[in-house]
Amino acid sequence: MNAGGETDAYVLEAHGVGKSFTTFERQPGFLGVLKNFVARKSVVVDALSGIDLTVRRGETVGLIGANGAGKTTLVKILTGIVPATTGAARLFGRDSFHLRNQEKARLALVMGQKSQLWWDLPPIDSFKLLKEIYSIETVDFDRRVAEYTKMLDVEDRLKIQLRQLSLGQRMKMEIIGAFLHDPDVVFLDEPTIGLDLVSREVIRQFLVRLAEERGVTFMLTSHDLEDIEETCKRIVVLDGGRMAFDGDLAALSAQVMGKRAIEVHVDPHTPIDESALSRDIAAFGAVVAGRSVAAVTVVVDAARLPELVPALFQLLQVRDLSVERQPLELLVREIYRRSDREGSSIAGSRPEGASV
Ligand SMILES: Nc1ncnc2c1ncn2[C@@H]1O[C@H](COP(=O)(O)OP(=O)(O)OP(=O)(O)O)[C@@H](O)[C@H]1O
Repeated sequence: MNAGGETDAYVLEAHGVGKSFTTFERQPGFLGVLKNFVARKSVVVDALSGIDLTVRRGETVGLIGANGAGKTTLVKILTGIVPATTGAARLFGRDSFHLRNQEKARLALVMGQKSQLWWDLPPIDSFKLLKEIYSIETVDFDRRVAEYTKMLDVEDRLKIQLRQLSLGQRMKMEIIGAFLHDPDVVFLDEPTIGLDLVSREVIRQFLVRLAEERGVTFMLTSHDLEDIEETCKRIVVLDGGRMAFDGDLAALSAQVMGKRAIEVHVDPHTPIDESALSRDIAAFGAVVAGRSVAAVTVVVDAARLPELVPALFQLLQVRDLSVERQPLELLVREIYRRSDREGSSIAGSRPEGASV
């Protein structure tokens, strides 16, 4: 254990973390403005409750959840931007809300929607400012700028004003800026939002390499499950401010491997009786995992496909049918469904396996 209280075991900890925000309802119109003065109505939002999470050095954690699930709030609490209402959050063994400069220097935060670099400066000038702020040795600075800009394919953009760069180039510069001081823990909140496929891929490869070569611990939030699948070993799912799942991604993916998603396109004018269909396909161990007006997605063990597919032709007015590996997204949807039904978290067994 060092001076900050960090144990070798965990770099990040949340113990029973909860966060409530109090907001005030605003009445519309002129009368409403007057009413707001006289009697403001307060509303309490429980953004997070009872979050327990411990992350070891070198772990790569994907944090997912629907809009408003509490992901950004959790990241803000862990990094000490806002205090928790209940429970304790710790970074490097120290209370996150009372970090000292020495802990802050080991941390980096990349917010996809916010720029940490200076908008009017070319990235190289922002990087030089960061060099001074973090006292980065010149030799390390020069090597990292050269290496990281090459890895992210933005070597020729260093001297162009940040505001003149494309969204993808800007994000890559933000990421380089975050990694320049060689942080131990990096939080990335939606780093690939709005980026094209090639840029996403380049950023994912960069993160994987940094985690492998430098042992960086990172926590990544993204609505793009491929980001998480390609870069993280562990997955944490938040649902309505509660922990819905925490487990090993490989074990979760292994479950996906043995499953198939059958997308059945039907005549849109012949409505599907979903409860009857669910009942009929249950005999094959299959479930309805999604539907639209003219299609229904059914998930089943790969081994039962030969029995189920002919049965589907009997049960539905099939126009077309395709079979694919079950996307992770469907499994995550199932986690949400179970979390809603059971009203409590579904623990994955880490690191050996995960259960949903
Ligand atoms: N400063 C704030 N004041 C009041 N309510 C807030 C504040 N910040 C967040 N909330 C509320 O807390 C809940 C969780 O918000 P949060 O931003 O953490 O969700 P999220 O999972 O990051 O969502 P998204 O994917 O949309 O970014 C939401 O209901 C949100 O409205």
